[in-house]
Amino acid sequence: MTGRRRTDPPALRASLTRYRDLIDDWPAFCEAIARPQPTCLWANPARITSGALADLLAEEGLAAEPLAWRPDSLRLVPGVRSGRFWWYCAGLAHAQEEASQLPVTLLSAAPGHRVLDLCAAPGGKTAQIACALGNRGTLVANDFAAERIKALVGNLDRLGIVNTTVTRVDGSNFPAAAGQFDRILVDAPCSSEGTLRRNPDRAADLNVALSQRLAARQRALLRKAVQRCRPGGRIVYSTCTFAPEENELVVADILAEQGGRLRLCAAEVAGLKTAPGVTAWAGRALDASLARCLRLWPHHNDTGGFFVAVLEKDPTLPGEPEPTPAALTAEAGDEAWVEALTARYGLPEGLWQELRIQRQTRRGLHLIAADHRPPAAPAAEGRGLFFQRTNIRPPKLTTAGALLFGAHATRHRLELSAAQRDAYLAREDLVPSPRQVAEAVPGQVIVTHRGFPLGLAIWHRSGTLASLFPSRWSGCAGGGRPSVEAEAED
Ligand SMILES: C[S@@+](CC[C@H](N)C(=O)[O-])C[C@H]1O[C@@H](n2cnc3c(N)ncnc32)[C@H](O)[C@@H]1O
Repeated sequence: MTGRRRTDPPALRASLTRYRDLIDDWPAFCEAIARPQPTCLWANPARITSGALADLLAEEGLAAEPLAWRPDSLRLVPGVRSGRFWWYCAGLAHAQEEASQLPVTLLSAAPGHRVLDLCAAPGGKTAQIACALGNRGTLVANDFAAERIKALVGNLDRLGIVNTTVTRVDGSNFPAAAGQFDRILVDAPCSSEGTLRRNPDRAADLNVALSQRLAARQRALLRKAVQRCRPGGRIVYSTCTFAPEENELVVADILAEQGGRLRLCAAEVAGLKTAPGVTAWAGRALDASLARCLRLWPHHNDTGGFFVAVLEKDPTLPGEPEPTPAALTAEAGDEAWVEALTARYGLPEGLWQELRIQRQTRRGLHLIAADHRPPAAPAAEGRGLFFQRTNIRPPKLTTAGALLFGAHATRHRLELSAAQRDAYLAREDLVPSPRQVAEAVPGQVIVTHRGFPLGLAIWHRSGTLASLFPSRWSGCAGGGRPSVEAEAED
């Protein structure tokens, strides 16, 4: 259980009573929002299957059930702090609330699509989209909050995402120079009522005026998404709130503005109990088609609350010309780094085939999917994955680079015991076994646990093995020791 104070159930109910007539079973709803929510994870398809992940979790005493509607995702008991487990640090999984996994499912992004995630941080849905694209092609992840972008980049690095360019602009002004996209996700900033099971103290901040203020920003973001969507393309608008002011009313306003150029599609997910969008609210009657929106009430599937609208742009409209692509130039000599890495770690040559390297900062090199074609504007905060520090002596793979390549390494690779793994993630010196000492070669080494890379360590000539696990590695700073005591992560 969490140590956090929980708003008492009557106060929680009171903050939501205005929705009473929208909900089929008010007592069941009230009971659901007052209890902690199951933890949910998805397996990183580039690294492990959900079945193998479930087996790994079971060995650590964590029972995990696949979701009926999304078998690559697993449901665990409430309160699992996934970020403190080694398999999370190794990028085998990402913790994402079950309801939060819906928008990307309905976006139907597929390899070949050019995709924009307009409000992307901290990146759970960006990573889901990147995986749906097979970690290839072009995904632009935008957000305007610098701190949240750091968390986004941390998540993408941990999961090994190389097909994403990150931008930081006001999404409601996302520039036309970026061109049009086949899929756009608008996971809008909202009053977050659907997360009350995880953040019950938010109840005190909720009111209609807040929803109305947010609705203006939400309309502006969705309006811009419509402009940036290719004819025939799809936009998913989602929020984690119940307020119709932020949901159906926003969608209805944008549909009315577009006058037939935009179509609301039925949002359906097999295996999940959902409710239709509302068609009347606060004295305003909406078009009956608004029922095609999807509402997820917490008591129906024991999740948080969510709203999703799926919109398609008229395919007969004229499209815009292709945007000017960003110039992704590699610096002369950078190939030598790749050769050196390949030689040191005994990596297969073919590993680099669908990737290209690029120097974006003086610190080192990024890896990008070879077919990634980001636009020149808006300016990128970063593209792909920062894999090699070159401005230090000796140069070194980053942790993200070690996670990406480590499984293919045939040299300078060291398997750690469970105790060594925990020390490594806690950034303590490791106690090597006599066999490890006998085989040690001084210098950097990729460390693994059960064959899964964790990062880099260094063998000193004295025979000691030091952890190079970074202190600010997103979500993993707590070390590798299991903990089931607090709320799940986003
Ligand atoms: C619901 S959160 C997005 C969560 C994210 N999609 C995920 O799955 O991790 C909304 C995000 O919108 C961002 N945001 C708010 N207003 C924005 C704007 N005008 N332009 C771009 N991003 C904005 C916030 O910083 C926040 O990160």
